[in-house]
Amino acid sequence: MPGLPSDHRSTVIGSSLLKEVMVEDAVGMVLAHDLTQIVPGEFKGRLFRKGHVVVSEDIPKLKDIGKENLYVIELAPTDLHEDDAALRMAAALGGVNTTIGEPHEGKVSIKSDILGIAGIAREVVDEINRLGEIALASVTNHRVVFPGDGLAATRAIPLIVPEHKVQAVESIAGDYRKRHGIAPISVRPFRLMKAGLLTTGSEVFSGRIADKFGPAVKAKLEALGSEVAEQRFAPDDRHIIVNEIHYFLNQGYDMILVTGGMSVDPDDRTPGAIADAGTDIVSYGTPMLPGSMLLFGYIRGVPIFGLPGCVMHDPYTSFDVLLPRILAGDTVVKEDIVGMGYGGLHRC
Ligand SMILES: Nc1nc2c(c(=O)[nH]1)N[C@H]1C(S)=C(S)[C@@H](COP(=O)(O)OP(=O)(O)OC[C@H]3O[C@@H](n4cnc5c(N)ncnc54)[C@H](O)[C@@H]3O)O[C@H]1N2
Ligand code: MOO
Repeated sequence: MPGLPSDHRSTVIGSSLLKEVMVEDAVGMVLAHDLTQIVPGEFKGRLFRKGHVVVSEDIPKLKDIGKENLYVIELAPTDLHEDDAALRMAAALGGVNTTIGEPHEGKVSIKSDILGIAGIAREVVDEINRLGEIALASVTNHRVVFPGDGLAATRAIPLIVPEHKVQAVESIAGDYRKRHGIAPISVRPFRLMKAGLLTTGSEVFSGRIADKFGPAVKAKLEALGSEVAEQRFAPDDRHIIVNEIHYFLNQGYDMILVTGGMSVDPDDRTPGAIADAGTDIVSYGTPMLPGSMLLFGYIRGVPIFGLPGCVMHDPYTSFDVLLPRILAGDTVVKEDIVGMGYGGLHRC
């Protein structure tokens, strides 16, 4: 490369050339990649940006982060710089309701624009990570995300990546889009649903103890943009619970939630009452802790939950996994429930 001192060392990567230049000789040269500083507990980030022209005042700063030599790149037309590779991969993967960030140290983030449910095609993520030299890290499918939350990040591992790796990513992502009509990484918004909430328990109905379930369930719905339209109370009486469920159905609510009485005591009437009301039960019992005693089904097409005691006090239960699916408009089937067991031990 013109202007380089003659004693530099060079490495061939693919068809490109990576040349090492001593920091002292680098004044006036253009940095080939971002340079990271890490001060534990204080700072981790970019000290110098790719493209920065080195000036003499930079030399002590570069030495402080352990740089004796810098890279200068002669990029072959068949290769890509790490930032460009990461950017192209992110552009291929991100879809509706997502935003792609700026390249940063060879990494590009795909973030959510909205509150919604993440759609992450696991098979695409795995296939891409099998290619080598590039990496894609994502959150899990069906994660609830808020505006600005990260969904995935692409990264080139070496500084120079053969373009065919990125083309392979583009083709995997393109095939997925063709087959599914949606990008491999996307976010679906939640619908506003109005729920009827029936709180069972003779101790609450009689006023012996204050209701704690109502506020907890309302907060969980409201956090995702929905609401409890009406809350009613029932003692541990199967017949009364059935009537109350039918009342909610007649009100036309989008979802019915019945709390308490979900376990094995003689006074636990809720699962039987939900069945008696005419529910097609998808599952009573959910392989996740907390929330194992949850019941889920559909009654005349309306999703209905039987919520066990833990939903009242635990922030992340089987209800918190299934509720976002319902709010996103998914029909929950038995296999969805079966799949919750693997990785479903949280705390209990
Ligand atoms: N032998 C077994 N015991 C338990 C099992 C089991 O499988 N075998 N399951 C456990 C799990 S998991 C859960 S969760 C709990 C209870 O679930 P329930 O839905 O039956 O809850 P309740 O018995 O109705 O109430 C438990 C507890 O919470 C109080 N509560 C209920 N509703 C309200 C409310 N609206 N406001 C305030 N407090 C409320 C209630 O008074 C009880 O103290 O069962 C485990 N046991
Ligand atoms: O159903 Mo309990 O609901 O696992 O803590």
